[in-house]
Amino acid sequence: MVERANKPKLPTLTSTPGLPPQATVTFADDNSSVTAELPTGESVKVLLYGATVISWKDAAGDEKLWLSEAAKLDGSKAVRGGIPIVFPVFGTAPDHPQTKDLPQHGFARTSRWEFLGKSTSESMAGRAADEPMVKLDFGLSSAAPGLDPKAAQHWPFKFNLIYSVTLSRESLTTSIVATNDDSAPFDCQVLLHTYLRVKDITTVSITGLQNATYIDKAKTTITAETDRVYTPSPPEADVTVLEKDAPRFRVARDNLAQVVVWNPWVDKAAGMADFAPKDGYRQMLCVEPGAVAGWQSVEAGDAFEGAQTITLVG
Ligand SMILES: O=P(O)(O)OC[C@H]1O[C@H](O)[C@H](O)[C@@H](O)[C@@H]1O
Repeated sequence: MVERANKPKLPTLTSTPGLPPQATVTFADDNSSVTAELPTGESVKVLLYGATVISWKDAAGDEKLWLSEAAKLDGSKAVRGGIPIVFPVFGTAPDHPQTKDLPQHGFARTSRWEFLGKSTSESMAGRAADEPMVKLDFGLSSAAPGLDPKAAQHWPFKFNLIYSVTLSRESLTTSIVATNDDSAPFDCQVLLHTYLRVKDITTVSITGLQNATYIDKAKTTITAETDRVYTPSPPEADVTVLEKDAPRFRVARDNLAQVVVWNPWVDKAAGMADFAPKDGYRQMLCVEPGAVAGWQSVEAGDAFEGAQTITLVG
């Protein structure tokens, strides 16, 4: 059951005697972000601007996502790092009448989302209280006050988005449901633009893309600017990111048929004002599950759903 937040600031939750302590959910003083922490120490922080996950830490406090030191977190620009949400267009689509005037990657990442509430292990069916987890739900609709004005201007459909961020001890799941509340169908693309933090990109390889349409090698290594849209086969094949041949992240996808692998490398990083430090490309790799080859046509009253689960391995 989702507990509704009716106050801007939630109190720290206390444990029930005899039960393990619950996750805590706290708001930043300025209500710009919400942080959830498991009793075992893992945490996730989500900026309401873009519903962008900007931090995911394990129990030891080690950060798993890359966030630029120059990222704008004040709502003036899409966040450079974390997990921005790409919707309803990936990149720009000058030849696609419905989305041709939208900014790069759409408007979900540049709108202020509403925090809808949280669920914890105790309230989730089938979850034992000794497997701590917490789910945060966020919403954005065509009627939302926080909607980027460019959305209403250039994409005049009635829609509703629900984005859920679920933290458990070993994994982070982010899932999106895009509902068409209009009387006409709309086309969309969806992508979860995940910036994974790595120690040294020169030791990173990726498996799970061997049979993808783009490339056919045992492993993919990153040695230059990389920006590829893969369509792995079978469609639900997991993608694993390794460091020094040791698996670090396993990325599972649900209904997101593509995986974009992106690293800007030296020159492109140098050209991005919000990318810092300039050699930060060595500590990041974007592995972005998405539905971005062609378009998802969503009928009136219907919805598109997609999700990723990133599991820490090794
Ligand atoms: O600079 P942004 O609009 O955040 O886009 C960052 C990157 O996103 C994706 O990974 C695309 O494949 C890249 O072509 C793009 O450069």
